[in-house]
Amino acid sequence: MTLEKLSESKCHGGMQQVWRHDSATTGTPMTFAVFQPEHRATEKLPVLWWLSGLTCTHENAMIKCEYKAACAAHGIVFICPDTSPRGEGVPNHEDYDFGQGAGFYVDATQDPWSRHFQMKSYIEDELPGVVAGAFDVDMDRQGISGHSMGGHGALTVSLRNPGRFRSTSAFAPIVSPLNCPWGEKALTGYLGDDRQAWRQYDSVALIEDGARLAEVLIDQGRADEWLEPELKTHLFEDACRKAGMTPTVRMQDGYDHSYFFVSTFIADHVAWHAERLKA
Ligand SMILES: N[C@@H](CCC(=O)N[C@@H](CS)C(=O)NCC(=O)O)C(=O)O
Repeated sequence: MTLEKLSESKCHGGMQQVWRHDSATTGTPMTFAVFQPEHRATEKLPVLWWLSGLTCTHENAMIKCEYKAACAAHGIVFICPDTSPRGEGVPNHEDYDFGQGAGFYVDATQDPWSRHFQMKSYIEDELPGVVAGAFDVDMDRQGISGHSMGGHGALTVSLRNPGRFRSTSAFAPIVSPLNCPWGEKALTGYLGDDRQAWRQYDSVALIEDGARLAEVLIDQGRADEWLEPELKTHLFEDACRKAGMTPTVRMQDGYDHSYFFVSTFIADHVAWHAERLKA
């Protein structure tokens, strides 16, 4: 497997890089961004995965999320994968919420998506191996977070992989694709009509089916236009209450869905992850 460095810039004493590799899982080149704080040659650093939302590439969070100063201060590697396969021969859809840029972190089973749209396996299996082999990371100290569709990704990846992540947080997550138009559209397209098959991709259903997280931190803007129609944070809180989980859900007055909201609270999240990753 060859990793090709596409760019590199010094930032807050560390290095912000962009890399591309040929993914065996998606059958396409995949691009991801990595911020590595300044560190000793022998040092292995904790890693925080960031899963982005609809329409994003590896680049949106890298530019807009403002994680670098906090990650430099806490000595945490921050990784932003792409949200779907892309390129020649990869199917797409004209809508922003389906197809390229909208992989929903699932392994598609339906034509024409199943050939390349294997984002669950890419994020859970292939990319961690690539990262562990190429960077100074301690894979025993991983955290995960994300925004919107990526918040859904962070919650579901963590719920499906007990013990892998020491810390899990999300910004404005889609908590239940089974119960919102974005989720219904994408999961019907990628997985078909059998809603049982969707449950492993729904944080509420995963909790109903027995998955647990010891702790979760969620920030959600009260002025987020998608809160009522799509995100439905209360469904996650209800499922947690029934399961005896006590997530920290912070409803933030006046904040919308954008990276202006995410960038406001990202340093809090990085510090919260750091406490758990460095304990
Ligand atoms: N109106 C938005 C809907 C999609 C959206 O809000 N995407 C969020 C995540 S769900 C995002 O991060 N967009 C990219 C950005 O703000 O850089 C668009 O068409 O771009």
